[in-house]
Amino acid sequence: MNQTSARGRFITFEGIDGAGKSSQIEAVVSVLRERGIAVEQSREPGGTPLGERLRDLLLHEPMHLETEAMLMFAARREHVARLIEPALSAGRWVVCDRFSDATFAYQVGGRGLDAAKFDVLESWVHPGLQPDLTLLFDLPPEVAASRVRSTGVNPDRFEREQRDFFVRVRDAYLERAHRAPQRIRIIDADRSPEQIRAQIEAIVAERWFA
Ligand SMILES: Nc1ncnc2c1ncn2[C@@H]1O[C@H](COP(=O)(O)OP(=O)(O)OP(=O)(O)O)[C@@H](O)[C@H]1O
Ligand SMILES: Cc1cn([C@H]2C[C@H](O)[C@@H](COP(=O)(O)O)O2)c(=O)[nH]c1=O
Repeated sequence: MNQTSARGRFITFEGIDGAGKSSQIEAVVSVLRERGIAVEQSREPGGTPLGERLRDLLLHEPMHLETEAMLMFAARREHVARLIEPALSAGRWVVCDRFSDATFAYQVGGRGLDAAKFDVLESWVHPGLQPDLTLLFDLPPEVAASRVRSTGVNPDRFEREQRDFFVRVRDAYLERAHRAPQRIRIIDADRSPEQIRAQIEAIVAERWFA
C-alpha cells in the first residue's frame, strides 16, 4: 500500500427502486477513470462475497422487518471492512450504489422502524465514515414503478411494495437531504438520461476538478 497517497473519495447513489441509478453510476466511474483515478465500483446490499449472499436473501426471502434491517447492517459491516475502508485508505475512490441513507429511507421511512436504533448501528458499523458526496435520484414513485415494470424482470421483495411504501421512502430520503445539503445533492431523475448525466458530471467536476 502506498502510505503517502491521499485518502480516496466515497460517492454514493441513492433513490427509490427504478430511479435510474445504475446506468449513471457506470458513467461517473468512466469519467473518473478517464481522469486517471483508481475507482472501485460497488453496491449495497452486496459488494463482498458474503454481502452478495446476504443480498440474495434480503431481496428474495421473506423475513421479519428487524431481521431485514440487521442483515443490511451485517452486509455493510463486511463491505466497510473488506472493500470500502481498504480502498479509501489506499487512495482509491469508491462509487457505491446505496449505503446507510438507504437504511434510513427504506427501513425507517418505508418500514417504520425506530430511527434511534439505526443511529446506534451506524455509529457501531461505520463510525466517522460518511460518503463525501451522495447523489439522490428523486422522482415520483409512479414513474419509477413504470420503469421497473418496463424492465420485464421479476420484481424482488422491495420492488413488489406498493406506491405508499415508496412515497414514504422518497419523503425520508428528501428529509435526509434537506438536513445534509452539502453532502446530499438532489437530482431530478424524471428527465432524460443525457440531462441527468450532464448534471452529475458538472457536480463532480465542480466538487473536485474545478
Ligand atoms: N432517465 C431515464 N428515463 C427513462 N428511463 C430510464 C432512465 N434512467 C433509467 N431508465 C430505465 O429505467 C429502468 C431502471 O433503471 P435502473 O436500473 O438504472 O434504475 P435503478 O435506480 O438502478 O433501479 P434499482 O434501484 O431498482 O436497481 C431501466 O430499464 C432503465 O433503462
Ligand atoms: C442498502 C439498502 C438497500 N435496501 C433495498 C433497496 C432496494 O430495493 C434493494 C437493493 O436493490 P437495488 O436494486 O440494487 O437498489 O435493497 C434497503 O431496503 N435498505 C438498505 O440499507
